[in-house]
This record gives sequence, structure tokens and C-alpha cells, in this order.
Amino acid sequence: MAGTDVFTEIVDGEQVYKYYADGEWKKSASGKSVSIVNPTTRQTQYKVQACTQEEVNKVMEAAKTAQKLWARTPLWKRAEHLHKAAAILKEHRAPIAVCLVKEIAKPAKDAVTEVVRSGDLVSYTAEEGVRILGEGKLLVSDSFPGNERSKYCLSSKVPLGVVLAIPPFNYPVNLAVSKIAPALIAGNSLVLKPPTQGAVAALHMIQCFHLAGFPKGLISCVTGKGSEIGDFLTMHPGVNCISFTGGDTGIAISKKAGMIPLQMELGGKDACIVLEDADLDLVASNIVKGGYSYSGQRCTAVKVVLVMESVVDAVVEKVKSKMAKLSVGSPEDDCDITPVVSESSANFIEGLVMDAKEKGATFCQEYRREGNLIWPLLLDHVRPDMRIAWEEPFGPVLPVIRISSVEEGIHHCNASNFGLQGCVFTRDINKAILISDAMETGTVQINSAPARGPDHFPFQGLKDSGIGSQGITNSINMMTKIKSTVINLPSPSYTMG
Ligand SMILES: NC(=O)C1=CN([C@@H]2O[C@H](COP(=O)(O)OP(=O)(O)OC[C@H]3O[C@@H](n4cnc5c(N)ncnc54)[C@H](OP(=O)(O)O)[C@@H]3O)[C@@H](O)[C@H]2O)C=CC1
Ligand SMILES: O=C(O)[C@H](O)COP(=O)(O)O
Repeated sequence: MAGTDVFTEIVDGEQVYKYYADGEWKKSASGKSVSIVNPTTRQTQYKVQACTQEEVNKVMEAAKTAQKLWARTPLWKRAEHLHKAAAILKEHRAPIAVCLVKEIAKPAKDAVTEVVRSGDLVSYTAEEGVRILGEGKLLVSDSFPGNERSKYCLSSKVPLGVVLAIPPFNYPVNLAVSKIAPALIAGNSLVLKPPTQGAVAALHMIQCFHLAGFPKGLISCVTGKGSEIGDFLTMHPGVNCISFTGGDTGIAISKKAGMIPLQMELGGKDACIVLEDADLDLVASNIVKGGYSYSGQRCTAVKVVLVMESVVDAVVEKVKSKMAKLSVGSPEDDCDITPVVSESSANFIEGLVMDAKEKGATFCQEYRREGNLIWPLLLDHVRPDMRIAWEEPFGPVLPVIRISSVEEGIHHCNASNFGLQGCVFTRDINKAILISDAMETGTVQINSAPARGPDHFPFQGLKDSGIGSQGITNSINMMTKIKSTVINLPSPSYTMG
């Protein structure tokens, strides 16, 4: 079955990708499409349907109906469906990876890894769901003052209803399934609004779920520009939960959404604090991996390096020599550094670089840009008055700030409006723990660059970096609510065992 044949039904005769509703692939009545520009060629690569509000209404209605039946489907059967989808997804990793290469310029090998990781995430979620959703709680009343043992409270986790999933461009498959799988195992239905860049990879992934035989209407995927249908979706009365990953848009959504659970994973400015006693080779390899993988377009990328004065020259030299080995070019050639997602993104990154230059930062390499391709750049002597000290470039440019005390590094980290992850490099575990406790971020990595994975670890941001916590177990729990039934006995009963 592996190959592209199974995907022929998802595209129409004019090569516009269809949207997915009621278990079928459909053309939008709008007659309009949205173009997806290949970041490398800067030409239109694909087109997707611009769905209408009426189509969104129908999807929500179908999702509501399908969810009622799905919630009555035994947990082990829900898990079986997910395992099947995971296997199909992994089987078709090659054509899906091609879409990631063309739509978001993800290096070829990383594109395959994203799909395989997604399959693993779906399987793990199915297994975790079977365990944690199979357990409930029994409380007895006599532990609270004034009560006898006459009430037994049975509580369990039940679905929320319709979950709306909105992932960002940089992991359009993985950050979609990290929402889809927990929603489904917990008995919810799911409406996906994929990012425009990455929508075609996401539609291929949805076809894998279709092939796994989920009931009609349970999963839907509506396409269109977020700026056009986003508000209609996020404020739709049929939505019972929103799981969003992306930038500041998430803050706006949080303000507009109704009284429903929200899971928001937003931007970051992950700091890397380097102490005098750190293993500097380990530091350098983690700065390069953390700062420049996928051209810095990861929320968990290292986005500011804070190094003690005594070791900063050595760190900069080691990072420079490793950076010189990074290949720069096309994602098809599996280069380390590939074009950033759009021209506007490249312009924004360039703006940060030029601001730093004007204010006196030193460039460790020559600044070079061709189209959306920006060569990796390390900026030394960055100071707090420069935009790049605080803003998230989402590109292959990384500032180094020289610090004279650990406190200065912690202060810079905590003065950020973001609080996603951070990392500290030292051989002294006691200092590392103290620094981790002092850093106001959702996660601190000791002696390694920030990262979301493994995908079952909790993943959360403080401040403008988000609301709630992701990671497989936390996402399953977040997409449920507690339902209690209390048995009231006519008289207290104490068991003697
Ligand atoms: N903390 C985390 O886990 C992660 C955070 N990010 C952050 O995301 C940003 C980059 O990703 P990017 O995709 O550009 O982020 P955006 O916030 O621009 O877009 C994210 C998603 O929101 C959609 N969207 C846009 N406008 C609206 C709206 N009004 N209502 C509802 N949805 C809307 C987009 O659709 P469309 O594409 O059609 O506009 C896309 O699917 C960075 O700031 C990065 O740090 C990225 C990955 C992980
Ligand atoms: O979108 C992102 O950038 C991710 O959530 C980070 O994932 P990673 O650390 O696995 O790259």
C-alpha cells in the first residue's frame, strides 16, 4: 500500500487539495483556494481549499454527533484505531516527508523523522490512554471533618466533546497528532485547522487516519487562512476545547475564546546559561544543535546564550568552528540550514540582525542572505538594548550576551516575557538545581539544549509562552473532565476488612 496512490483522492482535477469532512474529501463551495509558497523556490507549490463559514458549521455539527457515539466506543477499540493510524502513517512517511520538504523547507531526513515520531506518538498515546483512562478514583466521606463514612464518591475522566486543534507551520504533522491522538483516545471528536504552510502534509496525515477507519465526522480538517477563518473557528459555539501551538495569535485566541479549556503552547526565548566549570565542547555542540537545527525555527531553539566572561571567548571560538561545518542550501539536499518559511519571516530576522549591528553587536560570520535562505550567524557582544536580546527570531541567528555573574544570567532569563524552556551548563549539580529553581521557565535542561521530546515528558510554558501543559499524559488529562457519582448509604458503614 505504501506510495502515493492512496493519496490521489485528496486532490482535485485542478490540483487543489480537498478538505476533509464527514469521512469524505470535498471541494469547498467557496470556489477559492489558498496558495502555499515553497520557501526554497518562492513559487506556488500547492493549493488548498478556502473553506467557508457554512462548511465550518457543518463540520462542527458532524463532530458533535460523531462524538456521542465515539464516547460509547470501548477504550480498547479507540486504541486499536489509533494503533492502525500510527502504522499507516509510518508506512507512508516518504510521501508525507516530501510535502514537508516542499512546504516548509524541512531538511529531508528531519522530515522523515517528524512523520515517524508522529506515528510513535500516536501509538504511545493509545497505550497511555488505555492505562490512565481505565483508572478512576474512590473517595470515602469520613476523612473530611463532620462526616461519617456514609458517602462513596466514584470519579472518572470523561470526554469534553469537540476539540479544535491548531498547530503551527514548523511541525504541521507532529504538533497536529500531539493534539489529535489525545483527543480521540479520550473520547472526543477532533476538528483540525492546519497551518497554511504545512497544510498539505497535514492533509496527507489525515488521509492516514481516514484509512484507519475512524467513524465519519469524528475527524475533520478544514483549510483556509488563519486570519480569515481562525476567529470563526475559535469562537464557534460548537467547540469545547482548543489546543493551539503557535505565536502571539494564541494570546489573542485566549482572550476571545469562551469558557472552555485551553491548551496554549506559544513562543519562547530559551536561554542557555554557561558557567565557568562547564564542559565547553558539550556546550558548543548543544548551542549549535539547539540554536540552528531546522534553521532555528523551533519554539525550543536556544535563542539567547548567556556566558560567564571567563569562558566566553573559548565558547564563541568552539561554536564558530562547529558552525563552519553546517551545510547551507536546499532541504532536498538535506542541508542543515535551509530557507526560512517565508519572505516576511526572513525580513523580520534581517531586521533584528540590522538593529543589533547598528547598536554595536559583533558578527562572528559575514551576514548573508539569498531569498529566504539566511546563513547561520552568531552575534557576540549583544546587549540588553538590542531587540535580538529579547525577541524571538525564529531563524538561524543567535545572540551571545557576556555575563559577569550567574545572577545576571538568571535576571536576563526572568526579565523575558517568555518562559518556555532554558538550559544551564555546569559540572556542579548543586548549582544546576539552584539555577533551575531560579529560572522562571516551564522546563530547565541541565547540560543539554532545550527540547520538547521525548513526547511523553511534560511540556509547558510560563508567562507569554503558554497555558497548561502538553506531553502525552498531560494532553490526555487536559482533554477530559472529571465526572463523579456519589453513593449515599442510609447509614455509615465501616469495613473490618
Ligand atoms: N511553544 C510551542 O510549542 C511552539 C511555539 N511556536 C511558536 O509559533 C510561532 C511560529 O509558528 P507560526 O505557525 O508562524 O505561528 P502562528 O501563530 O502565526 O500560526 C499558528 C497557527 O495559527 C493559525 N492562525 C493564524 N491566525 C489565526 C487566528 N486568528 N485564529 C486561529 N488560528 C489562527 C495559523 O494558520 P495560518 O498558517 O493559516 O495563518 C497556524 O495554523 C513562533 O512564535 C513559535 O515560537 C511554534 C512551535 C511550537
Ligand atoms: O514546535 C516546536 O518547536 C516544538 O514543540 C519543539 O519540538 P522539539 O524540541 O522536539 O524540536
